Amino acid sequence: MKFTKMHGLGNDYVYVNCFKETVENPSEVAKYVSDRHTGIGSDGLIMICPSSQADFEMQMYNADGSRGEMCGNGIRCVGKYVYDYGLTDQTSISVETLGGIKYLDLNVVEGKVASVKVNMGHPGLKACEIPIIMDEGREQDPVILSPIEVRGQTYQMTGVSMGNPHTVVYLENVQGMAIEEIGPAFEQHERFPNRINTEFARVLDRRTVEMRVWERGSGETMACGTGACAVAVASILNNYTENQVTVRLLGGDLEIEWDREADIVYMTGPATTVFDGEIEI
Ligand SMILES: N[C@H](CCC[C@H](N)C(=O)O)C(=O)O
Repeated sequence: MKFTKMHGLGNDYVYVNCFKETVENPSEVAKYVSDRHTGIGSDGLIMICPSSQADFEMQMYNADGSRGEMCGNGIRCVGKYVYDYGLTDQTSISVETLGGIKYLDLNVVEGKVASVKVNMGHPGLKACEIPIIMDEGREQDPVILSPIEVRGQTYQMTGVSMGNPHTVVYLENVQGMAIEEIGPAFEQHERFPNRINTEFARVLDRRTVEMRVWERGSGETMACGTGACAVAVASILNNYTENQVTVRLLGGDLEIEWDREADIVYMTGPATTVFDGEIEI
């Protein structure tokens, strides 16, 4: 199977051009290629496929083989791949995902895509949209600074769906936290029927938030595009920041804007190609 290794701010995936390649069991392939010792090494597998509803389709699988509805860093790399590898000559493209059709504007520098602006669509704020289990009768309510007990400690969480499920928790000490203990406890918590991506955030000023993320199905990653959108939406909802936010991740910064009038979130950031390869599957 031919593949291309790419990343968005260090959130790395194995990309397969399914106009040319066929992946029989993507969940198993994702687990195999993701292993950083016995495989290629990645946070998961992303397949670039034909679509009847958009220019392309993105199918995304986490390192544990589970399917993600959407991937922000991944979709920017999809935009870069299809332009740089000649599948399109357009710089405005649409990509079908399980989280809906996303619209991308490609920023081309010296003939190659350097960065991408993505219309990430509407954030989902109702408990039932994320989903997060709440008390009877509160399924339609937003989840804003709502208490949850994890490993004997109570946290205030703000839930956001970006097509995939997120919950944002604000902490004083993000860099020093024991994410490998707290992250899985959130991911597997009974109040998240589809599991959850958890962002641990600290507001630096009214335009800047730092975060770390424990991703559903991949663990801590260097960056999470949908997670950065969730952090920006949560920070704006809680009036911690303005509507344009620089989200500072381990791998670098993403620029997020929530157009409240249109209720659309925009994410702008880089996409990087590392190498092309071939692997026996
Ligand atoms: N782990 C996520 C999918 C990848 C999201 C992340 N890598 C991004 O850039 O948005 C999930 O299961 O919902």
